Amino acid sequence: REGLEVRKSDDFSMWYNQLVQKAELIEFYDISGCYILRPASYRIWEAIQSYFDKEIKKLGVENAYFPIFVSASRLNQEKDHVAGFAPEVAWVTKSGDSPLEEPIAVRPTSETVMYPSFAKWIRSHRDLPLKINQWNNVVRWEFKHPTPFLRSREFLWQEGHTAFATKEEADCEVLQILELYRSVYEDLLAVPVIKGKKSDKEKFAGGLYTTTVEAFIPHNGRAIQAATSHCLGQNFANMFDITFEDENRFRKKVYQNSWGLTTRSIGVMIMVHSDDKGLVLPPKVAPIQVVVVPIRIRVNQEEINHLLDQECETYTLQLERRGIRVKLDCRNDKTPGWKFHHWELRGVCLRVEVGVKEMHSNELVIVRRDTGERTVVSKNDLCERITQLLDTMQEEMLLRARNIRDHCISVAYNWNDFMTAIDSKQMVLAPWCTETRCEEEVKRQSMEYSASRGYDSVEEQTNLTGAVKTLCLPFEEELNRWNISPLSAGSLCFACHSSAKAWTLWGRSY
Ligand SMILES: O=C1CCCN[C@@H]1CCCn1cnc2ccccc2c1=O
Repeated sequence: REGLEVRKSDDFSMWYNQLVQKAELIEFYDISGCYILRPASYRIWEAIQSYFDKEIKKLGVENAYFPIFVSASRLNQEKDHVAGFAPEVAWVTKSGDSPLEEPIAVRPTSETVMYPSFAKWIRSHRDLPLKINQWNNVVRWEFKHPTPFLRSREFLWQEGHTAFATKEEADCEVLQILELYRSVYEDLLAVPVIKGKKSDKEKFAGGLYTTTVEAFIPHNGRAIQAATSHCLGQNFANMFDITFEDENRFRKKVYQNSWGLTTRSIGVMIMVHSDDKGLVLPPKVAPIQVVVVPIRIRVNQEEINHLLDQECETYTLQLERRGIRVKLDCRNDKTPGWKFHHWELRGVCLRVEVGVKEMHSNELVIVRRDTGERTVVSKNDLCERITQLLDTMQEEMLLRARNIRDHCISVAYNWNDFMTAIDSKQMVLAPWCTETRCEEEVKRQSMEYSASRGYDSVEEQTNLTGAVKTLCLPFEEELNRWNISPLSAGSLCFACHSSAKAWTLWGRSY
């Protein structure tokens, strides 16, 4: 059967895995953690790429391509923080039957690939700022449960790597890129995200600070890191000796940033919007935005049905000329009902039903995929109404998702309220001391609490843990949007009761 055989609310993980396959986004592969991206998902990735690429080029970023292989000596040059990641590095140890002199790593990220060249290319302040991005794949041999788009051993992303003469310039770009990530999620994928700063425990160990956009999956109450923009400070300049001569001929170390967005964004969009009939795609990234379906007369009325097909071709051409991604489905071996399910499963945003009564009344029916709402329009207004409906759908998908997300945020001042909210699939905003040892204690206690409540029996098929971690310290602008007033003096940490330093968002996560 083409349609989904499991409901989103019954078994979220099985629903998701079945959906990505039946909607022809993903094909499974015989190597665990690896997936085939079929044309429909690759077209979504291309929409994300062209949007983001156009924006970073406005910021003066240039694309380049660096090798996928990294020598062991290079990779270990930043051994302090790679240590934590070492188990994830995949190594090439032989070619054919002969072993390699030195094992060669497959890039898990490209700092160590790129920065020796940065050191060579940057001599004078005139060589700054240097802004390079690459669209590529990386390999991380993760052991956590793989999930299409969200967690795979190879994934596609962009990785931006920039170098500046001053910290101020770096700090500014970190936020410019973070704003672009917010825009990719909210304006393109209609997924609401929260901007914030990562805690010391959660930030990129090799950097100075990490800013992040955090998304949320209401159906299982889990947050997910949607994209990150790191300020590296001068850490990598120290490791790779990346220096420049400033205007006064003094030798200075550069300030660097690095930032990444991956194909995980596609998985987040699917989980947030799709339903029991299949994919629900925001019009901006939908491979097919409109499908035109003739509703023929059953009995043998070749004449009328032929005219109907011609009408449908006319409408399809009109829409194509307006730049709408439209498909005409006039197969005569499938019923209209079969076609409705077929295109709903694949997330087509609007369906135009062209019935025989249209021939006389000049009316068409347009059906929205997200709400199922039917609109009757006169055929002369078709293009106008289609364009309006696509814009409305894009906007309302974001508003609905943001409204649901905002209802999944609770405020808590003590452990019991905190864990009660977490257990009801909420994210929790709490006053926190920002100490790493406190975060580790919360992680441990929440793990114990979950195990004692038989939590893992629920999540065994995805072995996502019951542990709670910090998601981010939300930026002021986010706290204001939620009408959260600044911490009053004397506020206590919800967990250890030492003095609270910042409002912090916590949650179970991917
Ligand atoms: O996030 C980004 C954005 C894009 C550029 N890289 C940064 C930081 C990557 C952090 N990271 C993540 N996994 C790793 C896995 C193995 C070795 C090293 C690493 C590693 O450095």
